[in-house]
Amino acid sequence: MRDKYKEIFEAGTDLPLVEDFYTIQGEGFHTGKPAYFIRIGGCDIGCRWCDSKISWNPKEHRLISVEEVVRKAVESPAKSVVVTGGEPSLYNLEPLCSELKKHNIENFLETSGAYEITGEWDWICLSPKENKAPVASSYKKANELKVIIFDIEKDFAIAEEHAKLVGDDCLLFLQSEWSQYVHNVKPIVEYVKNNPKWNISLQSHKFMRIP
Ligand SMILES: C[S@@+](CC[C@H](N)C(=O)[O-])C[C@H]1O[C@@H](n2cnc3c(N)ncnc32)[C@H](O)[C@@H]1O
Ligand SMILES: Nc1nc2[nH]cc(C(=O)O)c2c(=O)[nH]1
Ligand code: SF4
Ligand SMILES: [Mg+2]
Repeated sequence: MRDKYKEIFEAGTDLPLVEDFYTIQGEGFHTGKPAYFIRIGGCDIGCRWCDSKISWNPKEHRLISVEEVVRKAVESPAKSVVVTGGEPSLYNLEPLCSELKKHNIENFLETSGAYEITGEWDWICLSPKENKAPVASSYKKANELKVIIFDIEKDFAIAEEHAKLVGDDCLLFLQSEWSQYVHNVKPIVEYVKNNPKWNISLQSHKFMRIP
């Protein structure tokens, strides 16, 4: 993937836009906070339960300049932007971060951290993936670690391994994979009660039936 879209990834001045929308952050530490979402196309990680598979192929989405997409966010009442994907760490995110900062917009990132994270971020949510682990620098930059629990038999142990690699101030969240929610919710509640350094993250936007 890096080779085919190399120039676009490296420049970061035009991005394939899957969708952008003003909504409520549904997950993690900032749950409940209004934010403008920018979903960038392109991901080569291939999680089987990914809820954003439409974003995988960057070529299926029109390129938009960072100025134009930030203008759309600025025209909304949003004070914060969440950049997601797809896998945003494929891109040079410096131009997008600078443009957001020019307009005094708080910028939050959702990433697997599989590639080096570029740009200056107010908040980085790292959600590690089995198919491609985060690079070491992503663990260090994370403000929040959000591990997806699909298989309760093995994913708690995997979560603990990731938790050893983040900084001391990084907040820790467990989030059930959406299709396994009914099966997983009680074990996750018990796990967090027994291991109180962890918090629960729900995909609350899906319960609210909002984007
Ligand atoms: C679609 S991903 C895009 C950002 C980045 N590629 C990543 O995975 O972090 C956004 C967030 O949704 C989570 N996610 C994706 N599919 C999910 C599912 N079926 N159930 C629960 N969380 C999911 C990811 O782990 C990530 O935290
Ligand atoms: N409301 C809402 N909150 C979210 N938090 C992370 C999301 C994502 O897809 O990255 C997401 C999303 O898609 N919608
Ligand atoms: S890394 Fe994120 S966008 Fe890519 S497949 Fe996994 S959940 Fe989906
Ligand atoms: Mg989502």
